[in-house]
Formats: sequence, C-alpha cells, structure tokens
Amino acid sequence: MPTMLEVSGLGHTYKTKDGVHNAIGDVSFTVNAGELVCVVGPSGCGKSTLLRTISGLITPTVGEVLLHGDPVRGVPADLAVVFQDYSRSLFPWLSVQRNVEFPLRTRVSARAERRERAREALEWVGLSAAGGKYPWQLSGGMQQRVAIARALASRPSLLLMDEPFASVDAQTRFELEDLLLRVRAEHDSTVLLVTHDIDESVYLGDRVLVLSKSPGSITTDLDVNLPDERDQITTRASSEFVELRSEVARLLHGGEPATRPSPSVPDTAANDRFLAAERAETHSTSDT
Ligand SMILES: Nc1ncnc2c1ncn2[C@@H]1O[C@H](COP(=O)(O)OP(=O)(O)OP(=O)(O)O)[C@@H](O)[C@H]1O
Repeated sequence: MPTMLEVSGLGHTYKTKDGVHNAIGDVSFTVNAGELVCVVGPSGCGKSTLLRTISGLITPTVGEVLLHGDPVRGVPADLAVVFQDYSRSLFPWLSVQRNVEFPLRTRVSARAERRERAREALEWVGLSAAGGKYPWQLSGGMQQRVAIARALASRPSLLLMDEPFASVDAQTRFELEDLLLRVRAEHDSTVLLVTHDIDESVYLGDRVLVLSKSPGSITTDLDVNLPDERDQITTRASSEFVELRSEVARLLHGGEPATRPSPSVPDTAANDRFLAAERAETHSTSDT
C-alpha cells in the first residue's frame, strides 16, 4: 500500500504568557493508504496538538507533514476532521442534508451532485431519513453520525478524528465504533484517530501509536493482529484483545509512578477558527 501520510521529526512548542510550553517532542511515523491508525497517550501529552499540526490548523515548530507526498501548508482540500464536540461542529441553522452538503461547495460545482453525494454519505451512516431534520432535533450519537457523513462526503484522502466518540454514552460509543469500522471497510478510508481509551484504540486500530507523557513522542508502534471482522462482544473477550490492551496499558503506565496527570488546557481556539471560517461562509452565501 502506498504511503498516505508521512510525519517526520515533528515538534511543537506553544508560546504562553509565562514563556514556552513544549507540547510535542520529536514524532515520526507513516500511515499507509487504507490503514486505520490510533494514537493513545496520557492526558496532556500532545495528542490534539499532533492532529492539529497534521491537519494544517497549526504550523509545527519543527518537522514536516506530507500528505500523499505533498507538504501540508494550511488545511488540505482532501483532508477532513471530525472533532469530539459535535454540537459545535454542525450548523444549527442548516438542515442535516445541508450540513453534509456544505463543505462540498468548494469542491463540487454542480449543486445536484452535491445533493447526491450528501444523500449517499447520510445513507452510509444510516441516516437517510434524517436529511430534512435540524441537528438539534437529533440525539448526540446521531449528530456525530452527521459529522462523520459530512467528513466522508468530500471523499477525503485522510480522515482525522480527535476523540470522536468521547462525548456520547457507552452504548452509542460502541455503535459508532462499529459504524466507523464498517464505513472504513466499505470505502477503503485512511483514518488517523486520537483517543485516550486504550480498549477503543485496540478495537479500532490496525496499529496503535503509543505516545509518552508530555512532551509526547512515540514510544511504540504496535501492530494489532486481530481479525478484520471485529465484534464488540467476541473481539473484546478474545485472549488476543486482552493481551494487546494489557500491552498498551503497560506501555502507557509501565514503570511510571502513579501520579495524577497535570490538567491540560484544551485548545479549542484552533477548532473554533476552523468552524468560524465555515460559519462565516454559510452566512455570506445565498443558496444555502
Ligand atoms: N494553545 C495552547 N497554548 C499553550 N499551551 C497549550 C495550547 N494548547 C495545548 N496546550 C498545552 O499543550 C499540552 C498538550 O495539549 P494537547 O491538548 O495537545 O494534549 P492532549 O494529549 O490532546 O490532552 P488531553 O488528552 O487532555 O485531551 C498540554 O499541556 C496543554 O495544556
């Protein structure tokens, strides 16, 4: 499989009012086309910063990100991001169908085709009947499915997901994990997903990248040798799964004294800038 994403010597230091904060140490890895790679790490180790640098939302202090060989400078057109907070990702004044259509405006000139692509993406996530509703009329899990459909509708080369299932209840989380596995198998998607949930990383991933504590660097790149067909009951009960999740837990915590992680400052500013730009555009266009 060709390399889709190549991250080399990536590091990021934030400027703060007290000086500087080194959020990512020295991170290098690749993701091949069609792979689903999970990133796990302790709280505050720089997982979200890593995703933001890969998506072009922030420029890394050092290192390089290549998407199918091209350097990432700004958000690439063929990259989509799903954030944890679906309530801020969707536009409440647009119907579900229009929300999914919206990012296609700059890529697909014919409106009929935009409609068709959005209809198709809603079908992929099992929401064919919800196109005419508004986001606030849907449950949290359904809203996150809309956000996933919106990301998939543009047929991105790379789908980045930042704790995408962290804001829904446990049962919905399992359903959304299975939905992601199904959709990615059906459409050969390439996915990089950040999670703090060890079990989720093993259940979803073809590989798990384990980050050290802050400033994060990759300590292990673990192959997940589970069958492609996964099931919430039997896969999680299998001895291979239990061994892998213990291994990831050991890598994350092994040898470390049991200390409380320092509280992380969630950087919602970059997400907000991304979303604000899209919001501004919805208001400045006439046919939405
Ligand atoms: N805009 C910012 N300015 C200064 N420091 C920041 C900024 N954004 C994040 N940080 C700090 O950088 C470090 C890494 O943050 P990041 O959100 O990337 O970690 P994370 O691993 O995703 O955390 P969590 O698991 O808690 O979501 C943290 O110590 C955080 O406080």
